[in-house]
Amino acid sequence: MILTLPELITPDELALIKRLAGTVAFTDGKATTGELLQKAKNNQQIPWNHPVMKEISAVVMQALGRCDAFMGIAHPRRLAAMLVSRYQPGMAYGLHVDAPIMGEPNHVRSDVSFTLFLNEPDAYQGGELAFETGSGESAYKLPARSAICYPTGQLHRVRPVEQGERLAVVGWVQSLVREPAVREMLYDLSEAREHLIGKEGTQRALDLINKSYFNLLRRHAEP
Ligand SMILES: O=C(O)CCC(=O)C(=O)O
Ligand SMILES: [Fe+2]
Repeated sequence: MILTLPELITPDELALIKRLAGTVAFTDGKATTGELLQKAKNNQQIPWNHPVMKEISAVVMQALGRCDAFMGIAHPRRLAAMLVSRYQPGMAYGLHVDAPIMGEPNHVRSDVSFTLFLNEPDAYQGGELAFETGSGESAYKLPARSAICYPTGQLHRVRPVEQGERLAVVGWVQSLVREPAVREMLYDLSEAREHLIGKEGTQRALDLINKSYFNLLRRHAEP
């Protein structure tokens, strides 16, 4: 399930992330990419192991932790990796799937990917995050401070930036729940539960949905 997370961070958090990122020299994105994606990846980044990413990651992880939608779909267990990426005119990231194991030498499985947009959509032309669907692509370009998350196994790309600058935090988390389809069922059940809470005459339905939600999570969680 592809889920947008509107206004994930506050204006103060955005300012802090941009200030921290502004103190660092970006490097070629190809540096942290395997042979297969060398041609596809054309951007600049602050790599996940740069010291400044500790501070930036802490801000973003805190924001994700207070976001009900993210917690509901991702059931995060631990962070696999996070970096800041920058696309200037002519840069793009061709169609790809991200590495399944990240964060050497910790071997963290990447289950859920996210992109947190740091620049407003009118600050650059192009640069949409696009997913392959059965009938073409679905593309997203969100306001600054908003994020999108999706199962890491999805084919995706960043369309070429033609003008201006696209700046984003991208990251990957390992989930307690490995299967995207199970995460989606859990998300739907918890949303159904929310709809019933406080409604007259729905106690039995609420109890059964709650039972299924908890038991599905118990069945699939790998702590
Ligand atoms: O910047 C994005 O929205 C996604 C970038 C991406 O696909 C990646 O870094 O693997
Ligand atoms: Fe990617």
